[in-house]
Order: sequence, then structure tokens, then C-alpha cells
Amino acid sequence: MASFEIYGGNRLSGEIIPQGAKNEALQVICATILTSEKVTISNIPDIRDVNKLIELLQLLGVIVTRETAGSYSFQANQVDMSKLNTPEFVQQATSLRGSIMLVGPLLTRFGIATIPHPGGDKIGRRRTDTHYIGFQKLGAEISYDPEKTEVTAPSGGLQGAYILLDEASVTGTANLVMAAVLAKGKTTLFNAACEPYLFQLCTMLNNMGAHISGVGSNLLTIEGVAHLSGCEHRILPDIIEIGSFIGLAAMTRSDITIKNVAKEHLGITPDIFERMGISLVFQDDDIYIPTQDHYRIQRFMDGSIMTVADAPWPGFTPDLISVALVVATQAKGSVLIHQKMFESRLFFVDKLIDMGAQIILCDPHRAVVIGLNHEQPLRATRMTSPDIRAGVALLIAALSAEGKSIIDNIEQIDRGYQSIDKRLQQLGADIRRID
Ligand SMILES: CC(=O)N[C@H]1[C@@H](OP(=O)(O)OP(=O)(O)OC[C@H]2O[C@@H](n3ccc(=O)[nH]c3=O)[C@H](O)[C@@H]2O)O[C@H](CO)[C@@H](O)[C@@H]1O
Ligand SMILES: C=C(OP(=O)(O)O)C(=O)O
Repeated sequence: MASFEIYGGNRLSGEIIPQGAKNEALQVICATILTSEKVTISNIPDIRDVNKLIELLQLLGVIVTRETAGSYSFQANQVDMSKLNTPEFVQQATSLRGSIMLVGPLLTRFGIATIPHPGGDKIGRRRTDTHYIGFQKLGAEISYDPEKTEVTAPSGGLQGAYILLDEASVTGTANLVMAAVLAKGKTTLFNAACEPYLFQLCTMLNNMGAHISGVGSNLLTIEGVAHLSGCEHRILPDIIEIGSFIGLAAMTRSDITIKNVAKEHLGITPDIFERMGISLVFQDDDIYIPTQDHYRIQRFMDGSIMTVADAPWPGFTPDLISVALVVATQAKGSVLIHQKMFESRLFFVDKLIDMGAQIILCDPHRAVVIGLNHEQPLRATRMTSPDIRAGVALLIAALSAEGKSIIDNIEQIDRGYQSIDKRLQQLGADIRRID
């Protein structure tokens, strides 16, 4: 297992370009299975989870060609469904969350799909009922097995239906949209997730000939079509990376320009960091974060303590809660951080407390952070990255702490951040990868 060795306390400076969005990449790569024609996708991040998904497609017989750096074409004209049951496929599919989104495309195009329980972060219960209840509404039969679930379409193919999702599941919505585009008749998805990942998936599917309306909203209407064609698609910049870099700049009192952020797709993300006192300057499509020796967390209008909580889009993404939390440790003022969706995503605060942060973990979902206002730096230490976003929060903490820190289990960070050590070095960070 690899580690990062970090000498923190340096101010950083320069420009950084966000990678393509991991969670969008996982969706649109799965969607290439919906057609036998060639689909070309650019701005694909070179990260572990995405590379594993590409390998899974190759195992199924999809022809994947690297056109240029970050740009691949996919052609699913020789899919071999027998490969779904091979040990290599099962083992690989279990290691990432995104593999669950192979079910919708395979089911609707080939009438059957089997998938082991998907992996991903261990951040609390991660149920998949929303996906399977939706497939049932489209007429599929589910044979649930904790090891491997099989989904079978009726003999005439999936049939459009009205589906009120029991929760606005991101991967659940993507799976059902992909199943419905080739189903017969009309499907209505209400309480659909509407993260930019879904906006992008639906836009790509419409470019392939699908009929989806309501794109970007939580009410999607899909008129099934018999056939989809190839297309070209470009992945948006990763909002979670952008938010992570904003947090990094604030914590290290650096001046950083984040290039080409696609600001119309950032939703409430910049506002939340601004509420935490961080100055953001929008210049064309870049965000410039000037050096700030102090940043003060706002209070609510009635003077009460600020809360930063996650919510389904257009709320604040849960994937940036750990970054907001670490940023608060050096702010002026206090904030209640409320991670509503996941039960086990805040336990990493123990490490920050060891580093000298003032945090009261109220329960598994809530932590009060009393900012140190940069009057006392965090203490460098050795720590382990428990999940992808806690890992990045610890990385930001280590870069702000004076002295040498080690972060172990950085494979978690590599799941979602492309060559993060090299890109941070270019900003002046003293970080290196050790075995
Ligand atoms: C590969 C991928 O795209 N992963 C993302 C996806 O995971 P994923 O699609 O697995 O997450 P879901 O959207 O299904 O749900 C996440 C969690 O939030 C809960 N929940 C969800 C919706 C809701 O309205 N209320 C609610 O409480 C669920 O019970 C679950 O515990 O979305 C999550 C939520 O944005 C992100 O953290 C993950 O990075
Ligand atoms: C939780 C995340 O990823 P996954 O759903 O792939 O585990 C994440 O990207 O923050």
C-alpha cells in the first residue's frame, strides 16, 4: 500500500485544471453499452475507478480505443454476456460502485444482467433497492442474492412505466434512465436525482437519439426508442475536485486559480464556501482564490450558528462535506457540519482532533467545528485515508500542518483524484508518493 509523505505549511500558488468528473465518467461509460455504434468520450479522468470500469467493459467484449490522452472510443457491437459470470468480472465489479450502472444498459439491450453487490466507499449503508424497484416497475424480474443479483426483462422487453423513486439516488436514476431509453413506451421518473452527472448523461443519450425531456430536473419523461446511435461526448470538470481545491487554497492560505470550471454547473457549491468566509473571484470560466490570512464563517440572519448540510442536488453534495469540515478547522467562527446521507463518513474527524483541531463529534452525522482562525496550526501526524473524500480532507489538513505528515492507504484517494501529488507539486506543495 502506498503513502503520501507531506511537508506542510507552505503557501501554494498557481493554476490548476480540474480533471473530468469521476461520477459522470462512470455513468456515460456505462451508457456506451446501449448502442452497437461507436461512442467517443473525451475528458475522461485517469483514475482507478474509471480505469477499472473501462476494464470491465473490455472484459465484456466492448472494443475500447484510446484516441488521445483522456479520449476513448467505445464500441459495444460484440458484447459477450457469458463473461458476466466469470470470476474476473465478478471480482472487478465488486471493487467499485459504478459497476451497478452496467445493469440498466445490459438489461434493456440484451434482456438480462447479473451483477455482484457493488463496492465503493465504506461510508455507511449503501442500499440499491431504488435501482431494483425501478427495474421491477419496468417489468423486470429480480432474483436477489447477497453475492450476485440477476435481473431479467420480460419476453417482449422492458415496458415504460411511472416510477416515483423512493429516494433521489444518483446511480439509481442513471440506471433507470439508461434502462428506459430503450424500453417500449413512456417512462416517467419522479424524484429523479438531477446532479450535473445526470444532466450530462441525459444530454448524451438525447444526442444518441433518445427522447428524454425534463433534463436537469427531478421529473424526467422518457419516450422509449428502438435504437440508439453513436455520438461524441465531453465530460464536465469535476465539481468535487473544484471544491477540494477551494478548500485547499483556504486552508493553506494560498492563491490558486482553478481553470475552466464550467461555472453554470457548479450549483450551490461556491456559495457554501463563500458562506464559510472564503473569497472567490470569478474570472471568465476560472475561479481565483486570493491569499486570505483569515476567513470568517457567516452566521444565519438571526445570529445563530451556521450549518453546512448535504442534500440531493441542487443541495450541497455529500462528497464535499469532509472538505467543508476541514476548512472550518482554521476558519474564524463555528459551524455545525451535518452529513445527512451517510452514517460513517465523519469518523475521520478523530485524526483532525489528533492534529489539534477543535471538533465535537455530536453523533455519526453531526460535528461542531470551532475554528482556530489560523492562530494555531494543525500538528503534522501519520494517518490513514478511510475513504476517498476523507482522504482528501486529510491531505488538505496535512498540507496546512507544519512539519511532516504521512497519509497511508492513498489508493482511496487515487480512486478519484488524478495524479494528485504531481498536480499539487506544480502548485509548490511538498508531497511525494512512497511505498
Ligand atoms: C458513483 C457515484 O456516482 N457515487 C455517488 C452517488 O452514490 P450512490 O448513487 O451510491 O448514492 P445514492 O444517491 O444512491 O445515495 C447515497 C446515500 O444517500 C441516501 N439518500 C439518497 C438520496 C436521498 O434523497 N436521501 C438519502 O438519504 C441514500 O440512502 C444513501 O445512503 O451519489 C452519492 C450521493 O450524492 C455520492 O456520495 C457518491 O459519490
Ligand atoms: C462516495 C464516492 O464514491 P463511490 O460512490 O464511488 O464510492 C465519492 O465519489 O465521494
